[in-house]
Amino acid sequence: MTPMAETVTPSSTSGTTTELLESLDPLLREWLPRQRWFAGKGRAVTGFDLVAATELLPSEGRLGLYHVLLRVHQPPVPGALPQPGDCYQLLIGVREALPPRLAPALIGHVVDGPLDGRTVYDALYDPRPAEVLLEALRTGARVGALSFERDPAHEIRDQLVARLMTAEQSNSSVVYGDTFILKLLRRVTPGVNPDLELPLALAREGCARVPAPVAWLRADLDTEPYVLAVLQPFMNGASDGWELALRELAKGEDFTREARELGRATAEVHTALARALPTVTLGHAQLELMAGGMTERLTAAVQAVPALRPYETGLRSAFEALADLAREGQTWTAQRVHGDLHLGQCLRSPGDGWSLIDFEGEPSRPLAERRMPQPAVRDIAGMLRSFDYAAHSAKTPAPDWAHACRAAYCTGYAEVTGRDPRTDPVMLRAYETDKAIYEVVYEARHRPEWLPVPMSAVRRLATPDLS
Ligand SMILES: Nc1ncnc2c1ncn2[C@@H]1O[C@H](COP(=O)(O)OP(=O)(O)O)[C@@H](O)[C@H]1O
Ligand SMILES: O=P(O)(O)O[C@H]1O[C@H](CO)[C@@H](O[C@H]2O[C@H](CO)[C@@H](O)[C@H](O)[C@H]2O)[C@H](O)[C@H]1O
Repeated sequence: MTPMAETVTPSSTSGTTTELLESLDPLLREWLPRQRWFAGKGRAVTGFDLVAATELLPSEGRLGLYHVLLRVHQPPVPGALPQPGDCYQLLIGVREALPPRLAPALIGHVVDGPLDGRTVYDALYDPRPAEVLLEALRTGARVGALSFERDPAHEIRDQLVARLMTAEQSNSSVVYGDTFILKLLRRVTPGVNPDLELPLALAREGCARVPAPVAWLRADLDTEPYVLAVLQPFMNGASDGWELALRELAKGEDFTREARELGRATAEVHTALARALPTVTLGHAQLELMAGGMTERLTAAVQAVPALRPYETGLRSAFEALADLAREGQTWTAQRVHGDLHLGQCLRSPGDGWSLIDFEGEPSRPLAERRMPQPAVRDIAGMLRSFDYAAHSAKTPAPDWAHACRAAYCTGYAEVTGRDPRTDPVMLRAYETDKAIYEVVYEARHRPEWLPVPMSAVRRLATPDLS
């Protein structure tokens, strides 16, 4: 690959980029809602605002490349207050025609403006533009509002070949030569992003359970910067916990040894986070607020997915029990947590055991909420739900397998922290219930064929005697 500096003269938003976006408007209205990472599914796209466009390779060449931040206008979610619209990050390539290997990346053919007759596509599918990003990170480039920054302690080799990951994701990731992985966040918000903040804090603490950020991309647009992408070492040969669990389940194999190790790894990360970042004590007022938030999410979820209605009262009792304990004066320690921990966020390397990735939190929650200290039990509840998810998505549901893994996970956690999460049943049930409700909404929106999996948990959690 030729380094960017030798081949392009990057510029920020220009007349060409503004006109490009005008001619792209009808194409993006059709293409964007079809993307896995598009969060506004189910609501029409009524228009766009260009937040920023940066030319990375000039469109006069054989290959044009634009970095684009786009605010999408959509009607508000029913019952919710009107919001400004989500901002998405796109890397748009421009070519005369697409070679067949890039067919899945097609956005469309431009029919007017300066690029009339040219083809535009999602450039992350294309090694060359993806390599332009790595080169910019390697050299610490600044282009328009974009700052490519790196931790000088890590070396980034050049000439690494890029390939887009094909996994189902909320964002998009590119692997470079099996050495690094770049996660390009798709829906972006201004402010400190926990997906960079927490791994950096853990790296400073010397916690080896999380790959340390090597470089990142920022945009300085509003008063607060946007974190747009994070580069980390690629754990070559690692398997994700979800795949491993399903494989063992299919063979009827025990997974408790792995689950216990995973409990230990989670505990190590929690301990390091509690050392690295402030902890607080949650008293009566905060706990009532927390239980109230869970109840509100339940109400919104029932509106979005009416199949939840018969279970609403039973589910709500989990949150009422939490509020009752708060009123009795019980307090909890809160700390920074992962926020969306499940088997798919755990990678196991043959030599190094388990690592945790993806500290973004639940993508649909506001950033400020995701960054708040919370009881560590929240992550544990996420993992317990995940063992249940695996067991209930298998051809033949395997509740005993889930039960054994859940117990082993808690045992492993207790071995490191000295505190068994099962001694906290009210908080655990409240968080498991909250998570299962989140999953119902998530699946209804993104993968409707998966809906029966969290719904089976909803039935059990609404009737605790069944669990
Ligand atoms: N450091 C890494 N090494 C190897 N694979 C990784 C690494 N980070 C992420 N992955 C792979 O990429 C996938 C998506 O990463 P993730 O951070 O969960 O993105 P998203 O937020 O889009 O879901 C993971 O499921 C995992 O398979
Ligand atoms: O990995 P993401 O940050 O994108 O998380 C979202 O998608 C997950 C699915 O890909 C979803 O997780 C749910 O399904 C998993 C199996 O695919 C299972 O392991 C999890 O336990 C279950 O919650 C996650 O909730 C969502 O935020």
